[in-house]
Amino acid sequence: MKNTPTLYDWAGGNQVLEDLTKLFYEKVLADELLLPVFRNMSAEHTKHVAHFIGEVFGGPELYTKHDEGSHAKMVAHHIGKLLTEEQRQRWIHLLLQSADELKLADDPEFRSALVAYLEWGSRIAVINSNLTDNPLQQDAPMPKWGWGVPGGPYIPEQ
Ligand code: HEM
Repeated sequence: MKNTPTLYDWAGGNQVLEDLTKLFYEKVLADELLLPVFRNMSAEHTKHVAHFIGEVFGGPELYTKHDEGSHAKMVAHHIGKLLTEEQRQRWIHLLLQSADELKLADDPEFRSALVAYLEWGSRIAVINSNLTDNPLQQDAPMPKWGWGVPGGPYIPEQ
């Protein structure tokens, strides 16, 4: 596809991602399985996660420049949290439920890329949560995610 949009642009940009994480963490704080894990999160947490995902999806460097974050700093937040597989599955479920409620792009291609990224990132979060030391160097690059096998969004035949 010529001029394939980034996942960030196809999702609708930063405001859509901030709306998504805002609704998502409202659900998280109302969830008895996830509340104990997130009850002390910072006031900026929801925006930081939106900015992180946006940057991974090819958007502006809001997490690394605006929030002074990095991949290593993000990983550090998970170290020692002892997350369970049950919590990970609930986390994904609530995020996808939020995406549906906010009517995020729901073409098979976009949702395939979104789910693939969330599966990958959340499984790494659980692995890291069982470590006592951060496995990443401070200058480790941010992950970058793309469309995968479909190669771009759904475009109906003319
Ligand atoms: C793709 C998957 C994930 C991404 C991109 C992600 C991203 C992030 C980011 C950017 C932060 C730092 C926020 C800040 O700077 O304030 C963070 C913190 C955190 N994340 Fe994740 N995360 C993921 C998966 C998970 C999962 C599956 C869980 C739990 C089930 C989890 C639990 C936490 C916790 C407990 C914190 C620290 C909250 C606090 O400040 O008290 N994360 N995450």
